[in-house]
Amino acid sequence: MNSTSKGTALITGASAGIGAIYADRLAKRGYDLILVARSGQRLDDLAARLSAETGRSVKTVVADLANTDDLRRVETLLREDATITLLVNNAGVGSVASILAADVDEMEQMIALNITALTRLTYAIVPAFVEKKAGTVINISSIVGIAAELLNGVYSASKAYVLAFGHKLQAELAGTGVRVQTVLPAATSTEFWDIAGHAAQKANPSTMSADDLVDAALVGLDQGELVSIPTLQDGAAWESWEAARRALTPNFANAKPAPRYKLA
Ligand SMILES: NC(=O)C1=CN([C@@H]2O[C@H](COP(=O)(O)OP(=O)(O)OC[C@H]3O[C@@H](n4cnc5c(N)ncnc54)[C@H](OP(=O)(O)O)[C@@H]3O)[C@@H](O)[C@H]2O)C=CC1
Ligand SMILES: N[C@@H](C=O)C(=O)O
Repeated sequence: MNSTSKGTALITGASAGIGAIYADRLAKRGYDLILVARSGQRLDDLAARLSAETGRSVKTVVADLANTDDLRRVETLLREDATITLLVNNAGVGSVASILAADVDEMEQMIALNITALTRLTYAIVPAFVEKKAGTVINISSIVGIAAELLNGVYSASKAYVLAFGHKLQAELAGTGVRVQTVLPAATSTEFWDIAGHAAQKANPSTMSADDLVDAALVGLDQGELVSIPTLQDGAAWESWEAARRALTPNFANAKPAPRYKLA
């Protein structure tokens, strides 16, 4: 337990699963909390438990982040509350439906939550962090941002967005004192799977607990990792994938098509 306040952490999707574990761990690390989700009762129950256990201030905000008005309300809160030092962009939904079997309106809602809300909330807080030369954003992506064929394609693409957004933010914020960590969970035992349409995954032997996922990701944050993949046993495999990706960058721009297109 930490009795010195580290400022306030705003956590989206804090009423259940990974977000609720972040709330628990961050309160125990000394953060006051603002918990955001749609289920007010679940947020209130968690807030009551955490403030009793840790003595930290825990506020709740009921908001549907796929709804424009609710999202703007949380953006305003991020702009106006100068105590906020950490944003956890965790709220997200997934699906196992194939692209063509999925309802396009549901896919649009998924994009609104997984991409638009995460982007707008990041824009709402980062300028203040840059001004203060301090602050942390934790963005929850997924291993399907890389392993795109595993689940629903729109979901995978939304998580690839989070990874790419993080890469560029990390590059632009280097040296400012502001940190951005991108976390890529693999299958984690939460209600995500009930909503995604494959509840059995929660009990699969290869599925990680949300406790282990968050504890490892926070150690990754402490260790200065930009991208944390708690389930990946061989950390060097990620490093070499990243090195190969970055090595390609200077090779893309060229006025002439490559010889394999046989245009010359
Ligand atoms: N579980 C897994 O296997 C994996 C999960 N992830 C990612 O982890 C993150 C957390 O998921 P996880 O904890 O597993 O899932 P859960 O379903 O357990 O939790 C999702 C949280 O997001 C909230 N939420 C959902 N929709 C909205 C909305 N429209 N507005 C505001 N809050 C919303 C839910 O609360 P409420 O319903 O009260 O709004 C809940 O608190 C997601 O981004 C997910 O994509 C990544 C890889 C694997
Ligand atoms: N990352 C999980 C979902 O997003 C999975 O690997 O199944």
